[in-house]
Amino acid sequence: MMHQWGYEDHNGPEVWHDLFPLANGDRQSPINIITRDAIYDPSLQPLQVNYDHDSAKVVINTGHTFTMEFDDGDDTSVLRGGPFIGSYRLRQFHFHWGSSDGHGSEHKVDGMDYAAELHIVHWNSEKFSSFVEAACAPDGLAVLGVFLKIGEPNRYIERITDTFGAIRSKGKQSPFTNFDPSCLLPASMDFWTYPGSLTVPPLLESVTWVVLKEPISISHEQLARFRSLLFTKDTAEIEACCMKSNHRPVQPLKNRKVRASFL
Ligand SMILES: CCCCCOc1ccc(S(N)(=O)=O)cc1
Ligand SMILES: [Zn+2]
Repeated sequence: MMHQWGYEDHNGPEVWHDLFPLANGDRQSPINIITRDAIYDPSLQPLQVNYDHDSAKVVINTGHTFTMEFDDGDDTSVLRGGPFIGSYRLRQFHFHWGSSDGHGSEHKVDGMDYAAELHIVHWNSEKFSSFVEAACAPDGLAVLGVFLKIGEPNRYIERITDTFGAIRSKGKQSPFTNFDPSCLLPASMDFWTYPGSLTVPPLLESVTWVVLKEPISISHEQLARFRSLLFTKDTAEIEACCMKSNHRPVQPLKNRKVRASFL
């Protein structure tokens, strides 16, 4: 039985079901988005993203990724529209990546991997009173997924990688203020949407996924810095290991349809 879940052979996605039976559930994420099977839905509204840079608070090395956390005490920073009824409050964003640039995204498009994937996490503040409560409900969470492809350096990601010196090892955190995550969104807000789950344990089936079609850029060097973070606390006796890869493989679509906001 695994001790603490992770991304290695002894504690990775292939054995998560030992401790987290939802791993074999009916609405697991990520998935491979087969574009010809996506159904154009004209009733989907345009996405409305209203974030306030003052909501940004702290960046944390969680030991599985690094997370930028926001003040979600009120509806200052929210996501509306798309498939959503009501407004979803911004909670945090984080990334997933691979051991090399050729793979690392969690969702795939027609079997194609991107180098990394950004997840901007929100919770339904009209129906629930906290993120944790919402995380247990089928319509509780909304995650905006953005693909990253290798190209020009991204000046906004530079602001994030500049904090890495202070959060090298698991549990470290550092102030991260004055940041509006809309700067990480591509020009087009065309998206696919489907009912899914958290892509890490506890794998709760509470996420309405909205995956943007257009990727943003990150440079090879910037992505290499992501892998320099450590999964472990920096104590001498534990051989500190680099955060090389933290993406879950795609899961069975089962009885789900993917809808597209565009023709
Ligand atoms: C009940 C506590 C859950 C804490 C973990 O929260 C998460 C975990 C994963 C994702 S992800 N990769 O699916 O965007 C979003 C939020
Ligand atoms: Zn994620």
